Amino acid sequence: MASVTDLLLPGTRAESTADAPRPMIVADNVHVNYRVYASGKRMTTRESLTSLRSFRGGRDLQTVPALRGVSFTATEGESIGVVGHNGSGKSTLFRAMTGLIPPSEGAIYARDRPVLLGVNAALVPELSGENNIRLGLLAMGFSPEEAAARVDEIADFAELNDFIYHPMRTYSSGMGARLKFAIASAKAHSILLIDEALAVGDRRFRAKSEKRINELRDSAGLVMIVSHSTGSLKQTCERVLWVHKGELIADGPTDDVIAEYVAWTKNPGSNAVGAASAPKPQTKNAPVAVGFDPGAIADDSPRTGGAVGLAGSSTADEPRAVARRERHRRAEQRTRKRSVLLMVLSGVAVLLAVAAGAIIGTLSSVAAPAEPEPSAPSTASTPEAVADPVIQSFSTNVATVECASEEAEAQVLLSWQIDDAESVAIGAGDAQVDALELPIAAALPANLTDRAVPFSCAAEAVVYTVTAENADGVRVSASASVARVLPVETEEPDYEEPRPDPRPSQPAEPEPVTPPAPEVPVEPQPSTPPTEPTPEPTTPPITEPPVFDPGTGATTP
Ligand SMILES: Nc1ncnc2c1ncn2[C@@H]1O[C@H](COP(=O)(O)OP(=O)(O)OP(=O)(O)O)[C@@H](O)[C@H]1O
Repeated sequence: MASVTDLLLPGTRAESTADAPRPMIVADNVHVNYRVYASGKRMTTRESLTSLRSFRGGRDLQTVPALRGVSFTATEGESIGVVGHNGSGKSTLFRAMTGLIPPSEGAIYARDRPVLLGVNAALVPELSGENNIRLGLLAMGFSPEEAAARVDEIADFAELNDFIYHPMRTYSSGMGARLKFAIASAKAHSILLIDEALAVGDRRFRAKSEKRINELRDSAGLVMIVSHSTGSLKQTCERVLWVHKGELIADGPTDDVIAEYVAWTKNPGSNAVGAASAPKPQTKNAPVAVGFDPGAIADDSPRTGGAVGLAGSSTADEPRAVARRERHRRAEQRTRKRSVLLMVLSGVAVLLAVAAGAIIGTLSSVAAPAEPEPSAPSTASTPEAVADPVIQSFSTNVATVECASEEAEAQVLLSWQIDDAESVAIGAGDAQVDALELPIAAALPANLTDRAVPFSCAAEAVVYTVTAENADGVRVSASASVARVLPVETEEPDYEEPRPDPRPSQPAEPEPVTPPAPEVPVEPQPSTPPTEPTPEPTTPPITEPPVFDPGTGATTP
């Protein structure tokens, strides 16, 4: 038992050198049996006592021989019609050729995978029409990108409008058939099997699908059509197979076989259902026995006559068949050339991409030194993080300095507490913010906490700045200001004879003593504006009152 799926024609490997028609599909004594549980047939009393069927409620497994030893060879360029009454086995033959049903006996050989329009579409009712299109195209060998690119076109052909987004189980049978046809006819096939059941939908859609079928047929290597319309078969086929009760009883030129078939249908017999029980029709076009030997084709031996036995080969040389054969071969050559070109282009593109990548990599490694990987730090070579320096306090011992004159020089004691510093510097200026830039005392030891610095009385105020720096070069600064106090210059007042004051003399109020300004620790501000020195309050001279001596009567000033 063999099926078409694993028995492609061996001749596909060897190119035919001659113009002789190549076999596209060979059916060699094909038998197909369906096994069904049947019930309802009345049993006799004896049967009901003895048969196992009675234990299964009257159901019995029965074998239906749908095909019985069908043999034929179809060649490149042919268009073959298949006729027969209802239930004769036409659809079963097509299903067997596509591999949907394995033959119980015999074998089917095919040069390419036969495609049955409309029936073999593996669609899922729960999916939307759109997703079924993708699925169907993928099953037919399209790449995901190709399938995505064709979805809209196929949906348009099916004319399902917004229903294309609905689950397929909600479609009417006509809508489903349209979708199946639109999917299956989206690709040109080498061996195309068309069931007349495809002629679905309204008149307009049927005309459209027939046009599409004609296009597909023109590009196919072999077309086989099942139809009850003898008129359309006469228009499209050069050869017709007549299947009767699972047997191939006629195989020959269209006009001859159809004439015999039509004559028989006019008087098929007395029984109903397509006269299935009528006697076997007599025909002059009995098929030639095939007796197919695959090795004969593999060895490229002559294909006409002999072991292969091309039934109906007389029709294969008709002008229409020859023209279609030529078209098919040219299409095959174009496809082959296109595949080779695609492969070459893909290879070149890959090589270019690799070369470009290598050049870019080389250039970038030359242009920029390799940076250390941030994700793989070396604990041995990376220094530990250094803490930023902190100035806890910075202050002066006085807020003001009493200067005898502007030329005088004095000293101020600066004190600080600094953590995490590697170097400390002291600077002085009107508005200094970074002592390391202009130090008066630089690179002081980190453990030093105070230092006497000069104070120039030439300035009204001096801003002292301390700056601390750590090993990473992080700097912080703080400042404190000291103001100058100069002696007050008083002018000599013109002396006037004081007049005696009749009032008793009052002792002068003692001058309040101003406590010295407390030392305020200076916040680490960038700069503090100098404060104006407060002038010392001047005390007027105290004049003694004249004293009267009563003994002498004189007054002593
Ligand atoms: N799935 C099945 N299970 C059991 N028997 C089947 C099955 N399909 C078909 N048959 C039987 O096989 C025989 C051939 O049927 P088939 O459908 O191939 O005939 P057909 O020529 O295509 O008929 P029609 O012209 O009505 O489509 C019939 O007797 C039918 O009852």
